[in-house]
Amino acid sequence: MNQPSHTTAQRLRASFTLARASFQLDVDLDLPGHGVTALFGPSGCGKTSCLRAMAGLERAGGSMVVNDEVWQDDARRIWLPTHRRRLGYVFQEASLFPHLDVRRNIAYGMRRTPAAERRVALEQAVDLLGITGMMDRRPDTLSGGERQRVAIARALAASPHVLLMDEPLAALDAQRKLEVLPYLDRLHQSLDIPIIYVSHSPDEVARLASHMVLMESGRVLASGPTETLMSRLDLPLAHGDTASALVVATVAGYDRADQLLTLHSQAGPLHLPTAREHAVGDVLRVRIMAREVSLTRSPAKDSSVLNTLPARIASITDEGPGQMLVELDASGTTLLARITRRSCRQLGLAVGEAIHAQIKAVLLLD
Ligand SMILES: Nc1ncnc2c1ncn2[C@@H]1O[C@H](COP(=O)(O)OP(=O)(O)OP(=O)(O)O)[C@@H](O)[C@H]1O
Repeated sequence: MNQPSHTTAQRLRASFTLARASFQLDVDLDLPGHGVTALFGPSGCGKTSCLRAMAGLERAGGSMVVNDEVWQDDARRIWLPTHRRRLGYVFQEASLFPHLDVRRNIAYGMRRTPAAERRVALEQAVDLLGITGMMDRRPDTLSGGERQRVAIARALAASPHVLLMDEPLAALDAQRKLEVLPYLDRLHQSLDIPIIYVSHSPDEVARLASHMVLMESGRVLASGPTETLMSRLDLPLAHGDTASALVVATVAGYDRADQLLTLHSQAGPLHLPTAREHAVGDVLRVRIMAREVSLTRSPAKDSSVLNTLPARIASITDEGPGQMLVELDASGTTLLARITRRSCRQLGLAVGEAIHAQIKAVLLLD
């Protein structure tokens, strides 16, 4: 599929204040007007409130500009009601019309959009979400994952200028999540519609979002490229069991006999087993969990670990019971390694030293 081209001018700007009895939303966002941006943070930090304010479902004070369309500007007394904002909104649970079949549910999404402004054909939405074979079925005969795919297709069929998604996978079990995720991947790869995606799952964010906004208590802690924020030690994502680094890499080759993919990254070559062949030159993102990285003074020649990268120790942090988090600079790429305090002492690790990172597992995000 072709990647859409973008101009740097495409931005999504939102500035909101909202006071509730025991909660204050105060955010100022300047986001890319393309790709997936995740709103991430703990329960109650204000992600949904922010999304609803963007949609005009919540009357927050401030402003909202999508590319060049002004949806809200209190200073100029502009406030478009939700039905005049060209947006699609996908809730945690699909809210489909139970008496209409899938075709009519999706067609309903198109009704409000004048024919001349339809950028997404019904067939395209249906195809992207893989629901061609379900068009005559009623929602109550579909699985949760299928219903959610129909809800996304319906939102897309209105040719929105922004797609707002509020934890669209939250109501699905792990298996259904895996079923829907590839469709979400395809969406932003083939449609030039910016997606704002609320989530509190680091796995989903790592997989889908190129940009992320980290929220805490109604405020923005940080906003920037996902790979930067994921491994920044002053932010919560770099800590805990899901601590990881995201690495952008290019496919260098695939060994069919061993089903092993070789990637080139700034940090060095990476090998990972996969059944799926990729074309040489394809750009992929991989995730390296801190718990899968161990450290060695000299690269072992008789180890089963395939990936060993030279790196320099950038910092060492105490990470709770008996554990240390070692931040590594691998030729400009940040990696994180979680090791025991004892190993850290026995190896005599110190900031600035050269070391080798042994990576047991590299997760392909596609
Ligand atoms: N309609 C409402 N009236 C009063 N308070 C509300 C309302 N909706 C949300 N809140 C409060 O506003 C704060 C932010 O809620 P919000 O739903 O935006 O958080 P969130 O980050 O989306 O949480 P979650 O991940 O649990 O969905 C919370 O303290 C919540 O209790």
